[in-house]
Amino acid sequence: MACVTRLVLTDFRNYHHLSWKPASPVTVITGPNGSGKTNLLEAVSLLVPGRGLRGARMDELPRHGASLWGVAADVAAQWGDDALSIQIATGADPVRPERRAFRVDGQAQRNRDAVGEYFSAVWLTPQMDRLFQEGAGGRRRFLDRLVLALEPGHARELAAHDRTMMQRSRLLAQRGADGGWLNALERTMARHAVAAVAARVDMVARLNADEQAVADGFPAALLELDCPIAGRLREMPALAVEDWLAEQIAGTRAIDSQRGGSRLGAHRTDLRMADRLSLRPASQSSTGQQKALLLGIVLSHARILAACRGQMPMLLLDEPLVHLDDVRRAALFQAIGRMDTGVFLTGTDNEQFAPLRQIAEFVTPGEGNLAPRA
Ligand SMILES: Nc1ncnc2c1ncn2[C@@H]1O[C@H](COP(=O)(O)OP(=O)(O)OP(=O)(O)O)[C@@H](O)[C@H]1O
Repeated sequence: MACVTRLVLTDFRNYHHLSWKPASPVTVITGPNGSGKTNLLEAVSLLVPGRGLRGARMDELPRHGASLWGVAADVAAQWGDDALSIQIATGADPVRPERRAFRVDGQAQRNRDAVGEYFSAVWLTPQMDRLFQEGAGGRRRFLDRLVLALEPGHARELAAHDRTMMQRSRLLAQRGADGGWLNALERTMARHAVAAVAARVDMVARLNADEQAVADGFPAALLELDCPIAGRLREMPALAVEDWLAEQIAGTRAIDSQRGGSRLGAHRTDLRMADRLSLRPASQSSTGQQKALLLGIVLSHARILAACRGQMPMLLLDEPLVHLDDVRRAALFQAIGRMDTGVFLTGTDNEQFAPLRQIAEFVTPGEGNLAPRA
């Protein structure tokens, strides 16, 4: 279990100062549009390395008019056991406000990835509803976020891949580029691409193997990578795929220098999703079916993290009921009951969450426990 037992916000988004002690690991946050429901989830999502559930820039986070912002939380591995609780704090670095600083129990943390060992969270946002209509980039980033939660080093592979790809493009744009230098860049690019795609392949295999997904009552997803590198990784060892890829990339020099960019690499992956039983592609499913598929993937991901790290992450579900019919809503409430972890859910109508009344605290930003304090 991972849950928040106290949350303190200072000049974060629309919150001037908030100090809140949740009364239950499961919280339903309802209230009017713009009241600050998603901001609360975003605050918790920023306790783990990365840019949080909105992928926000640092300058968007301080309350308008403020320059510094802070989020501090007591997080616990078991509800009601303060001995197992630690404090994670993040916010703008007072010396360099454009940078984000982390503290764990008051100790400044140099290694961000280490913070992820104390607390993890997974989320679903309404923006993800568009995943099936948008281009491959959005689906790739969705999958990369799932991988990152398990393997923080994935970010470094992707960054190194993209950096090398840009260097190659610049070199190709110059006439008479040095062949030896290009060879070296293409080898490096191939190495990072294979590492990144292998991590994606691994995550897809884990998600497809989650048997509990079928029991949840959501349509279990069948995921497939649309990527030639992934195809090769099924046939030969990674080192051989690197050799093959470096050669293939070298073969596209002429077209890449003519058109710019790179025809091959880790940036050419797409993620296909389908219903595991009917094999109906997500792109041909209804909005509600797509939403249920995504919820199923997020819950599977939480179980995978729990199996690998021994601790269930916290679930941040922004507007999870939108598009779901009564049967799927009931399935979600049941799944939440079974997860045994901290959950924040948002919505505009608290009646829709009535089946959670036994286990959840219901709050509204600006009221009761979430009222602003001086
Ligand atoms: N940096 C900021 N400073 C002050 N207010 C901000 C900042 N960033 C966002 N806001 C305000 O926060 C509010 C949005 O909060 P949030 O997205 O959490 O709303 P919500 O309750 O989830 O709404 P909805 O039901 O529409 O999803 C908006 O009124 C927005 O103007």
